[in-house]
Amino acid sequence: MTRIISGEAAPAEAPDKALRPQTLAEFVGQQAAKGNLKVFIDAARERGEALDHVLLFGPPGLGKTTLAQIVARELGVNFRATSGPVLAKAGDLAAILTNLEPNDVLFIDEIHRLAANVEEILYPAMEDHVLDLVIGEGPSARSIRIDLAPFTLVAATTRAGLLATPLRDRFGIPLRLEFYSKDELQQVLTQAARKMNLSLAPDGAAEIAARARGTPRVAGRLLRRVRDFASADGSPVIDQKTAAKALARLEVDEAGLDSLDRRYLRALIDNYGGGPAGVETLAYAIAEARDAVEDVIEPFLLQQGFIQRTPRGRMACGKAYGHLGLTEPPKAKLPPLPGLFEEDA
Ligand SMILES: Nc1ncnc2c1ncn2[C@@H]1O[C@H](COP(=O)(O)OP(=O)(O)OP(=O)(O)O)[C@@H](O)[C@H]1O
Ligand SMILES: [Mg+2]
Repeated sequence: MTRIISGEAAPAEAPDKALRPQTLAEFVGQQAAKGNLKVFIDAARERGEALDHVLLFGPPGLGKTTLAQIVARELGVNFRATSGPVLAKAGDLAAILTNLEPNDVLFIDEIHRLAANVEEILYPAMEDHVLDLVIGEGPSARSIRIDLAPFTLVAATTRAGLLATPLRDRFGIPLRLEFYSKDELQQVLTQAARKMNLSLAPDGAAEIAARARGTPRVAGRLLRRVRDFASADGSPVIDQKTAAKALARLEVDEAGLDSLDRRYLRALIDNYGGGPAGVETLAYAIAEARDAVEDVIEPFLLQQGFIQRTPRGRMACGKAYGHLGLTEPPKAKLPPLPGLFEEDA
């Protein structure tokens, strides 16, 4: 899916790296998560122990990878990163685990995509710092136990709900990342512009922030595209007008919705009378993968009150009709009960 508004990382977003905040203080927003982390990090460092395992969950692009790196830096330990889909065999994870130094941070992205046999060796590693490996095959097979250095697993997922309960329960510090407010995104943009040596006026930052889908990665991406338009137009400063013009050409509307979001809402309203419609059906209607619909499109539409999730499926809210310039059909109402609320005359 190539969409400018997607929270998912595009393959070669090298500029992202340079923009990453390096410390907790520099990390904008997420007050609740940050506050708790700071207490636990300070305590672990004080005691010279490994930090308890951390689970970061929330929609893509909210800063899970960034926060994981910051945790390692604030602890003053090494940062090793891998991801669920990359760890195909138990041996792959074993190799990484045996190479960790005491109190290191191991980051596993997309932990919900870990293979079952890899997950199995992770349990005793997380709990008792041991590795149980089976060597050889058939009658000569034997199992050996290897002691590991204490370490902190920082895992990220867009779907905490997909984790097996025994895995989820092994994280002492579960942290949910929330969408960012407009003010917070404006701060993210101002920081990024400074690092990119860009002249971004406050009203320009506000305009981009309002359309960034509550997501820092989207904000950064929009900023880079707006910069391209501004330099093509020869505008030295990115102000509200320059930003709005560029964003209109990128088909990002005032609510931060792009054409894919609008197609989703259109499908829900035009094809299914505003719902309830199942996610599978909707994904099919807009020719997107169900995962992308659930991870990327829906969380923001839900959070903004464009749609609603019900036991029978997704439903469009009044705000969705309004946004698309449509009139919401009258809801089927129960006839009023006679006499109940009438005043005694
Ligand atoms: N709180 C923040 N303050 C400033 N910049 C941020 C913040 N969070 C994220 N960013 C920026 O947004 C971009 C995306 O962040 P990151 O890669 O950490 O997201 P993510 O949540 O790991 O996404 P994914 O779930 O797709 O892995 C980075 O360029 C980072 O610099
Ligand atoms: Mg990431």
